[in-house]
Amino acid sequence: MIQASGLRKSYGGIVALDGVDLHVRQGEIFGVLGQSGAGKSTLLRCVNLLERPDQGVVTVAGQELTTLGERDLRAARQRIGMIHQHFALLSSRTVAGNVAFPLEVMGVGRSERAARVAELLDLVGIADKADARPGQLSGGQKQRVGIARALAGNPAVLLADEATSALDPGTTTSILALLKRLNAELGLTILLITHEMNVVKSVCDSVAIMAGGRILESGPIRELLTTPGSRLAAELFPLPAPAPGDVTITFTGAAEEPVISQLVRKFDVDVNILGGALEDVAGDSVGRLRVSLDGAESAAALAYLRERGLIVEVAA
Ligand SMILES: Nc1ncnc2c1ncn2[C@@H]1O[C@H](COP(=O)(O)OP(=O)(O)OP(=O)(O)O)[C@@H](O)[C@H]1O
Repeated sequence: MIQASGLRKSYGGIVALDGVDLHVRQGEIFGVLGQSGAGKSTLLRCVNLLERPDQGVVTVAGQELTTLGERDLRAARQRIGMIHQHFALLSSRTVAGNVAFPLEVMGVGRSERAARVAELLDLVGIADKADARPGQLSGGQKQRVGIARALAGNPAVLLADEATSALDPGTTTSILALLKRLNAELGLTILLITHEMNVVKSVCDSVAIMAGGRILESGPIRELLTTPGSRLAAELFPLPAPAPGDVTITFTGAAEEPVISQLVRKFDVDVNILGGALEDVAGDSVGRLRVSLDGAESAAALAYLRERGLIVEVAA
């Protein structure tokens, strides 16, 4: 649904994007995770060409945007919704007026506009605030208005620029739940940028980890978590640096088998648990355990764990 390749963008001497490839599949929620200055906002702005990349190609919903002139680009952008960290609402307009704005620009007639606005406000759960002004709303309500406005043109794609960074944890949870619902109900593809692992953990299907204008690792979260050496796994489960020979075991899904006690019973090994954590990631339970094994049958014990589908990494 979104395909970007070879994106480069510099501001004077500052390289914001240093050869970025991105592939967001239809119907997924894709998170770009990175610290401040990583290049996330620049990447997002290059996806809808608010910013023109110095080099590279961007294709959204089958249309190559990088070849379009300004007029065609404006039309193409109507199919790409965007929401912002600080909401970017028009303070002089009511909630309904804010959501109506893009429809006015598109030339939608008055009665059709009113019906569509009502439908959108209902969809995001603020139908009762239609006549309020942005200044009378909480942060979460403002973001709901931003989402309704972004959906006005029936976009195939929603870009979310740190959409929950200005919100408290409870409100963040409810806005993320709304995005997840819109993704499921409308089949909306969502590309979000965030510096919060929590956002990625709770709603994303896929992720790209970004630093210094480059993507360090990307792919479906489930795949990354079960890939040895994954940065995502290391960031999600910050365990101390392993000593040589320490074993890190990653498992997804509920731990149905008591593998560690089986291990000790079946093999001549001692298991010392050094650390571990269990997290809910993208609706799945994922765990990481750091152990040291000691005993004559350590190698056979590790093979046994691998046979049971666990990801086993032994520190060099
Ligand atoms: N319009 C601009 N003019 C000059 N430099 C810019 C501009 N936009 C971004 N940069 C620089 O490009 C680099 C990447 O910035 P970008 O905003 O994309 O990062 P980010 O990961 O989104 O960080 P943040 O979360 O702080 O916005 C930074 O060094 C930034 O200072």
